[in-house]
Amino acid sequence: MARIVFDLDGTLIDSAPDIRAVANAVLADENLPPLTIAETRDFIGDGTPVFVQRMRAARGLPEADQDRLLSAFMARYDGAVALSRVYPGATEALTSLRAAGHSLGLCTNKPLAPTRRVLDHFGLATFFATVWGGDSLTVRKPDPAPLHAAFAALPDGPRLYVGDSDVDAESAERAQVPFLLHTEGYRKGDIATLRHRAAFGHFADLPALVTRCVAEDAPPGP
Ligand SMILES: O=C(O)COP(=O)(O)O
Ligand SMILES: [Mg+2]
Repeated sequence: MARIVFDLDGTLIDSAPDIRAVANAVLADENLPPLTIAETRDFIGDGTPVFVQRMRAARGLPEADQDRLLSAFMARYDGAVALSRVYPGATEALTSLRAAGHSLGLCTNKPLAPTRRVLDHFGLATFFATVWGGDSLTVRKPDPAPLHAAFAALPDGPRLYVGDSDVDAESAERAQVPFLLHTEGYRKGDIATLRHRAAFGHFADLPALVTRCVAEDAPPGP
């Protein structure tokens, strides 16, 4: 049975509308214009400090404001679930992967507190034997360390990483893990520019994809 680690934002949940609402509350306090949803999707992926950095730069605020803006963002981030949704079929796919005996983990650049909040809110927490957030270690994806930590916490078996972004593709490459790309998330480049083993647009296709990848990597039988 395989160890399958998932990314969160843009992979299991479409959270950009909530992240945008948090950003816009912070910007409104600065009397600055809101982010569009396109800007928001573009800024997600490298973790909250980098999101706030990009938001700040896009609205012309100085570097000196970074810590203050990051605190204001974090203060609002925890309960931001009302506008998010689980991607269609994702809960069913997780259920079926678990039923098939695979062990599941989560590795996101979202900070751990809002991650746990959103997993609880959508009833996803119990699927994952291990959860790593953007502030669990001193480094974040695309550093391979969080992915290594997530896989190390799961019982032995072939590894697969499921994510949506350029950052995920790079993390997988650096950790030398086959990468399955969810195409409906927040990646910046074309699908072809992201190194991936396989891609899927709907979660109904994921269980069969996992079976295929595990079989491809299995050593030849006697
Ligand atoms: O918080 C982010 O910037 C991205 O989160 P993710 O790693 O779950 O996509
Ligand atoms: Mg993501």
